[in-house]
Amino acid sequence: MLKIGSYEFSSRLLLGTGKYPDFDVQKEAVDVSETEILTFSVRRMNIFDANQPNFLEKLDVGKYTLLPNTAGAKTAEEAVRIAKLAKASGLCDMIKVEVIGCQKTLLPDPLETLKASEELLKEGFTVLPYTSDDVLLAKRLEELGCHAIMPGASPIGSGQGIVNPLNLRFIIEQSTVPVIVDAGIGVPSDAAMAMELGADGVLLNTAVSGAKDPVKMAQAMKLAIEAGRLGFEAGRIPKKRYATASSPTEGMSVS
Ligand SMILES: CC(=O)[C@@H](O)[C@H](O)COP(=O)(O)O
Repeated sequence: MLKIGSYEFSSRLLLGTGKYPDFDVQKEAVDVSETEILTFSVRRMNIFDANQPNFLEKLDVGKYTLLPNTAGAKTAEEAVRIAKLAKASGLCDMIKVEVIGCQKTLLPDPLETLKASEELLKEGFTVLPYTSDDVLLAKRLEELGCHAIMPGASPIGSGQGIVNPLNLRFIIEQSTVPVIVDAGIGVPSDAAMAMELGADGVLLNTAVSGAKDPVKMAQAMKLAIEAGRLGFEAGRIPKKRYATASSPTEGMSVS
């Protein structure tokens, strides 16, 4: 079970809803992924005009927990405003805090992320900040009371996978709230690796929506996350410098 604040989930895959070739593919990919949490950018939501297209229109949104995100915000103030708008629209009280500090790398602004998270916690939101893999920043966010920490594997949409597994391991080790690896996942083995490191979940979008076959990739990601989690729970063997035989001969009368 993945527990985030007062929410509980069986699936450990959090899926983005943007950039699919069309809404039918989006629906099929979401279905086969068996995700229970869908994230989307509030600024892309058509909250005010019912005649405008709705990019979640094919999805049975009632089946999912919605995780609106504050994409587009460059300051804490903007992120807080977007989050309040999402809440006022009856979306969900969970919010992914995303405050981008650099348009080229799309890396999060640490100070504004901290500020926005603090403010939204005071307002009673369930707060999931997207952060860099900075270990001490992750600690500060946890100390503030954030309900999960979401360090990036690598820049959003880059598909580079986990560039700093050591930092992720440190964040996971120190954290008493769920750690969800968010952004930069390229292939299923990246997602499996995040889970093998001990992450509680993975949030991804581009690797699925941009795949040649998004539906197959969604299924592959689901299986990879499940396999990675099982592997983590099973406990890996220690790494050794030299070989040890798989069929030991000690105590046997063979030479
Ligand atoms: C959808 C969303 O929230 C993205 O901003 C997220 O960080 C996923 O990144 P990838 O597209 O790299 O998986």
